[in-house]
Parts: sequence; structure tokens; C-alpha cells
Amino acid sequence: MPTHFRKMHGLGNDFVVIDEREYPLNLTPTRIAALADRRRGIGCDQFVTLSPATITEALAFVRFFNPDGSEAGACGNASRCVASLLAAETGNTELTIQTRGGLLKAHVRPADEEGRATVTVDMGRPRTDWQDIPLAQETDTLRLPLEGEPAALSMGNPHATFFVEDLAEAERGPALEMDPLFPDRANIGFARIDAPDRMRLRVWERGAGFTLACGSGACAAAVNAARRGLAGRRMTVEVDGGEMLIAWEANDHVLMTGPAQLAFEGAVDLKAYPE
Ligand SMILES: N[C@@H](CCC[C@H](N)C(=O)O)C(=O)O
Repeated sequence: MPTHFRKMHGLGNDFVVIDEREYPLNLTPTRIAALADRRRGIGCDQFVTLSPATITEALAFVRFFNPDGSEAGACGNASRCVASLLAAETGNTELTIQTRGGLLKAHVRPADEEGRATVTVDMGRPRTDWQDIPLAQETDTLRLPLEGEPAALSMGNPHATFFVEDLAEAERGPALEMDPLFPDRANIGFARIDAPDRMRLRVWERGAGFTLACGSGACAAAVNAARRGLAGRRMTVEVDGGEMLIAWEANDHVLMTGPAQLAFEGAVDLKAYPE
């Protein structure tokens, strides 16, 4: 029996979304990696599953997997996409989803003629203690002991942000993801500050590589820029796929606003992929 899936994207960061709320599929990392593979599977930057929430206020428990099969505690763009999906399903414009990184509240605005909804997700509080990111050793997370002195934090997943003049420095991403300072590896952002309220960002994503947009990376870069005194607390973050608005509120929560879109729906025979 083929399994229904949705292909969604936020600013070109694309997802296969499978709803397991009625039938658990027990997908293994091997099968997820095969399905996420653009050559032999459906292909996506992240694979997303919905299962029943364990907390009554949440509509679903949402899990995010990278194309290498590893699981991430957060994915900003996929959170917007899932929120738009659940809003269409329930008619609620204010809703909560449960993730490994925590409970996320979302506000979903109506979709435009192209089916693109604008969604704000409260991504929670950034965690800046070295153990929470995590780092391998106690260190000042505002300036890590790496060439270029990036700032690091967790948005439910680990991020390091380098502040650069030239985005060509992003070619250091693959090696930095694996640096021993990051025991769980890390998403590596390269941010060029263009104005106190505007930056250009590229992110080498852990387990995925360069993507057109990284929502949690945009939150991390904006917060890190403000922590370093390089920018204010509200920023437009321009990525390869477009723009997000990030606001680091006085209550320490990070609000991320950007688009979410359904690309197409399909069905897949899971048994055709290794377990
Ligand atoms: N695309 C994402 C982040 C996905 C997870 C990341 N690669 C990780 O392993 O932490 C986003 O929009 O936040």
C-alpha cells in the first residue's frame, strides 16, 4: 500500500513530510536516507514526520531528519511548513507543535494566490551555555577558539556563526561541521552584516550540506549578531532562497517569520527502499 507524502518548502529549503499520526511507520535512518536521496528517492533537504503529540496543547509531535538519516532537534523552515499544514487542516491560525527541541507556537496568515502562507514561529530561547550547544570543552560561546572566532548557540540544534566580509568563506563549512569542538557536529553559518537590521547568510547544514535557506541558522545568526553588538534585535536575513524576518524579543524568545508552501503531493512504496 503506497504511503502518502507531501513535498513542502520554505524559501527553497525542501521537505518530504509524512503524516504518521494514524499509522506509525517506524522508519529507520537507512530508509529515511534512501527516501531523502535526490538520485534514488523522493529527494529533500530534510525528512519530516508527524506523530501524535504527547502534550494536549500540541497538534502533533514533529521530527526532523537530515538526508544522512541523522535527527535534528529543530528545523525552522520545516516548522513553518508543518504549521501551515496544520492550520489548513484545523482552521486554527494560532497553534502549537511539539518538537524534540521544545514546544513551538506558530501564527499562520492566509496563503496568497500561489499557495504561499506567511508563518511566524516562536523558536523559543537561544541557549548559549557551552554544554547546551554542545561544545567539547568549556569556552566563551561568543568567540569560539577557531580561526575566525565564530559565535555559537543552540536553537534546539547546534549552530556556529562566522561574521565575514566575503561569503566565499562558506567553503570552510564542510570541515567545520566535523570539528572536534562540536561533539554532535554543527550547522555552520557565514553572515555578512549589511546594515544593523540586515544580513546576508549562507549555512552549511549538518547532515545536509548547503541549502537555499536555514531557518534555525537565520535565528542563530541574528541572535549571535546582536550578542556581538554587530546588529540590532530585529533583522531581515537574506539567504539564497529569499528573506526571513528574525526578532529576538525582550522575553528572550526568537520569532522567525517567513513563507511556507506546499509543492506537490504523492505516494511512495516504502518497501522499495532499504530498511
Ligand atoms: N533546514 C533547517 C535545519 C535542519 C536541521 C539541521 N541540518 C541540523 O542538523 O541541525 C532549518 O530551517 O532550520
